[in-house]
Amino acid sequence: MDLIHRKNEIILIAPIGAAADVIGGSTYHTSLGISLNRYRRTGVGLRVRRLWSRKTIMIIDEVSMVDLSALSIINTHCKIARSLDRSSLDLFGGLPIVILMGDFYQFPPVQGQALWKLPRNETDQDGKLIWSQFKQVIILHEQMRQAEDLPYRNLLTRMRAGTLTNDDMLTLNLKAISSLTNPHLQTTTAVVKLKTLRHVISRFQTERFAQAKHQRIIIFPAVHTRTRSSSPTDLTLHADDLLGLPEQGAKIPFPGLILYTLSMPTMVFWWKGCFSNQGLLFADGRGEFAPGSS
Ligand SMILES: Nc1ncnc2c1ncn2[C@@H]1O[C@H](COP(=O)(O)OP(=O)(O)OP(=O)(O)O)[C@@H](O)[C@H]1O
Repeated sequence: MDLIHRKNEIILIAPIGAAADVIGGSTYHTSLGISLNRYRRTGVGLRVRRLWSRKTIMIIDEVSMVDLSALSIINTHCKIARSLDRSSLDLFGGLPIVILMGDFYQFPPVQGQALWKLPRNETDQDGKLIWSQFKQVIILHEQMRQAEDLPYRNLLTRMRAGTLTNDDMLTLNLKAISSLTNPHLQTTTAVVKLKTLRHVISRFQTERFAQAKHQRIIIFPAVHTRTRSSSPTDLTLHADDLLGLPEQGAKIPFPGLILYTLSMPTMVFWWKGCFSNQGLLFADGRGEFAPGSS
């Protein structure tokens, strides 16, 4: 599209920020001015109308994470953004080309029904109707990412199909890590499923790093403003007590802690104008070294 000078006509969208970042696009919430509280009716602002005025191609990536209702809401907002009457039967505001990309073996929607599931309400139903209009399908069969590691590629293919063998299990178990203190793991990236484990590893690695450099660790307690807990959030802070509490993600009624030591390797996330330090060895974002003075 760049070669034919039509790059400005494409809009790249993904259901979550991390996926949008990979393709250099934005979430559908951002690009269409959709409220996170999806059922709250919001108009489409001037910024969104301007953004959409010259678009002719919409590409939505990681479509396995788009739920039925979301597809309906995207459709409605495209109509508004492109100044089409809401009752118009033209899909997505009459955009000539809409491409959905993704893999239904990967993550399902965070909430709501996946596109292939049964609708649960009227908005889902509308989403289902829209989904059924996508009739031209291209299925890619060749796995290119691990093309140079055939045994691994074959293992992943069996894993995807749910047909792992005992040998596969043995191979995977041989890769399991039993101790974080192993020196050759010091510079590796850890991918973990739960935030709680990430915090344990981050704290452990920060302490190890600080000890090796004979440095102090400075602890920043954060004010928890987004907790869903009904418990009070303005507890008096005692860093020693907080250090003894396990991290429990969004469920905690008390502030989280950020451990900092000079020059520690870290990942910095830029997110709508603010950043958060996710600690050592986190599996996403860009690698940096924490600045500051001793
Ligand atoms: N035809 C190809 N020839 C060589 N390498 C390719 C080809 N297609 C993709 N790749 C490589 O395979 C890797 C994965 O490609 P890509 O990110 O496009 O896949 P994807 O299916 O979108 O991945 P994901 O499932 O993470 O969204 C990339 O490193 C890419 O460069």
